[in-house]
Amino acid sequence: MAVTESPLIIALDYPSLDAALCMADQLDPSWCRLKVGKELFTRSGPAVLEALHGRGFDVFLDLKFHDIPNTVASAVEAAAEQGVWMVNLHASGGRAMMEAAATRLAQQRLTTHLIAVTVLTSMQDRDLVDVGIPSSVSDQVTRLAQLAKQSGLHGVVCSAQESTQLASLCGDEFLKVTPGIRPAFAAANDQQRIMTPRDAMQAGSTHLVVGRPVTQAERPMEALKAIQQELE
Ligand SMILES: O=c1ccn([C@@H]2O[C@H](COP(=O)(O)O)[C@@H](O)[C@H]2O)c(=O)[nH]1
Repeated sequence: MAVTESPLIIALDYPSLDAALCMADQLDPSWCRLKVGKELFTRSGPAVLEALHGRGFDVFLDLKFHDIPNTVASAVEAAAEQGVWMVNLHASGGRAMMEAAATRLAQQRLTTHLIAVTVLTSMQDRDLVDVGIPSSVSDQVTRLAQLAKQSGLHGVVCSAQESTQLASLCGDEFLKVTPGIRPAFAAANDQQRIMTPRDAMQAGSTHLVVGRPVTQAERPMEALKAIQQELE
């Protein structure tokens, strides 16, 4: 059973286990889930997962796997065996890679949510041109989300700006996990495709990933409460 019904996922982007746990200890697992990304996991390893699970949090392991199908399937299985609530890969790794990962979880009867990153929220149309993709961000997100759904994934990481479009194409049940969430009081930082928490939920996002607006706020708990109040 889910620990929380809140759509909020707080990104613990920290350079050490101690710093991450210091923030986690200010938060409440009935209010939010937590996300562990590349920096924290590379520094702390699986110990961070154990520590956060021990504190009662659901954890999204955001390592964005992208490799040959067997390697990604094995990595996803390893994550799921450690009890994470959600794990992800890059949809641009293709159909065979996504199918292999989804099939492996099903074969092992692992219930971790498997989602695919479409186009990073730090990117705009011109960034796709730079990497040789002649589509708009919107078209590319749509293409990759549909491919992820056909491949048996539970949802995608996208910008909230694409949530309405994906809800109509992939359905309300298909997870739309959206970083680039910026309350009115917060700076955009390196995010390009942003939306406020309330607008993101109204657009059809199922989960909101929030990092710096909470973790770098002078009073993180107050920032989190302000976002929750906006959602209510
Ligand atoms: O497209 C993506 C995919 C992942 N992220 C991650 O989400 C958080 C956002 O943090 P903020 O501080 O709120 O910007 C961060 O961990 C990213 O790695 C993303 O932003 N966009």
